[in-house]
Amino acid sequence: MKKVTFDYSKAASFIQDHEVESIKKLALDAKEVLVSKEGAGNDFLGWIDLPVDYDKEEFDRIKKAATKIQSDSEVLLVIGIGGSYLGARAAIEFLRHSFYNVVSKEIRKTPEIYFVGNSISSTYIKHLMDVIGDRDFSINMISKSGTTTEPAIAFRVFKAMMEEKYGKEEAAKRIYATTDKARGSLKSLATEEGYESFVVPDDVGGRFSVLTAVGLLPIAVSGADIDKLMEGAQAGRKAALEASFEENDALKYAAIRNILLRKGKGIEILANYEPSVHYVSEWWKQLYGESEGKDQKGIFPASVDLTTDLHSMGQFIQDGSRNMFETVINIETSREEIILQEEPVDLDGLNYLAGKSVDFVNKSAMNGTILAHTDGQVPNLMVTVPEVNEYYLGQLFYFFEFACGVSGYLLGVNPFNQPGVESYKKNMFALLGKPGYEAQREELLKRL
Ligand SMILES: O=P(O)(O)OC[C@H]1O[C@H](O)[C@H](O)[C@@H](O)[C@@H]1O
Repeated sequence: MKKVTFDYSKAASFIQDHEVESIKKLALDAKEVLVSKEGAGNDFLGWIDLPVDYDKEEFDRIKKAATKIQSDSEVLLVIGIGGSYLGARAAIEFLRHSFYNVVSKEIRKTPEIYFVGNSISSTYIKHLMDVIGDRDFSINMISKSGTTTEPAIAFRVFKAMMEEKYGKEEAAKRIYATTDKARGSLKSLATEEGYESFVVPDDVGGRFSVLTAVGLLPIAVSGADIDKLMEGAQAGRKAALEASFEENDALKYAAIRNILLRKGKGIEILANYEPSVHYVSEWWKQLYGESEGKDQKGIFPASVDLTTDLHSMGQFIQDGSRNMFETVINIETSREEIILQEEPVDLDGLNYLAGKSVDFVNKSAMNGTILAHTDGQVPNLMVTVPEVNEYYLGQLFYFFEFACGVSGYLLGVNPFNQPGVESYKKNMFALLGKPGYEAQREELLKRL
């Protein structure tokens, strides 16, 4: 069986062996702190063993709920933000059809899935209502804290729409709540209204929760195989926990990115060459951004979709400020293949590619870009995913999570908190006139 791998050979000219040797000890120490659960944020390490130690009874309930939603709904609304949104979207877009929601039902076979509650746009909400129309739908409301404003607003609106359509009792059978097992207003509401509930474990933070019900229910509804996803994560866990440094791709990724940071490369661009990877990058940005960006430190996680952005951001990456490195997600085997045909008259000048696959062209663009960016002093790292399937995605999720924990400790931060995200919330509540924020409100209004 192949595996997700990490390779930094193309960045060799930027990284010397003795640098790897000296950070190796630090990386192994950081790993030890992580797995022995002795570091900062150690009450949020449930994700480490999640692939082997998850609630099997709940896992079965997730599958049953997914089957019910598939049978009684044309549309599933997934309401959530941040860690309660990005993992499910990343998985569904990675694994399923590129035009999942619009391809014919015969091909898709499962409900359309829309994500909402990840912004505060009334236009988006209203337009989504138009999309649902009078069709049957279900809601998966996801919030670990149960108090986040964006999803709570969307839920209020779509719950009302659902209750009007089905009546309160039937609506309650179409609403699935994924939240803390005991705390928060979503939990109280779920108990009060009798919604089927799924748990975000206490010791798993939002951005590490894709392999809990947070990700698993929407992913299962989309028709993807969540058993295979967990199997892949198990393999990723085994590799991360057991392999020596030299064989340990997650450890090496954590180590190399910290070498580059210490050389002034403060921005990491995650680059993909497949549109289906776009939301994996979005998920990765939250994972690394919230884990590492604190105490005035960290690597700023950015992403590009290529070759698309070579025609917009390509100039900057090639030639702008030299403060970045790039990590390419290479999908080794394309899911589909198109062979270019010869044309009798070579008007577009592409006959030299006749008989070649579109993926061959894509990979040539990728390899050419890696060399060009390297020549432009942007170190290029690569994470290779052998194929697009649940198994390798499970590995990829675990690879990035584990590397993130190690990398955060290498950096000297608590990778498992996110104190900075409260600042905007406090200001927003004050400006909204939420009770308890009166003093701040006066101060802020003066400044606007
Ligand atoms: O799941 P929730 O409690 O609604 O949180 C959703 C998201 O919003 C918060 O503000 C945090 O920054 C994220 O880490 C979290 O994933």
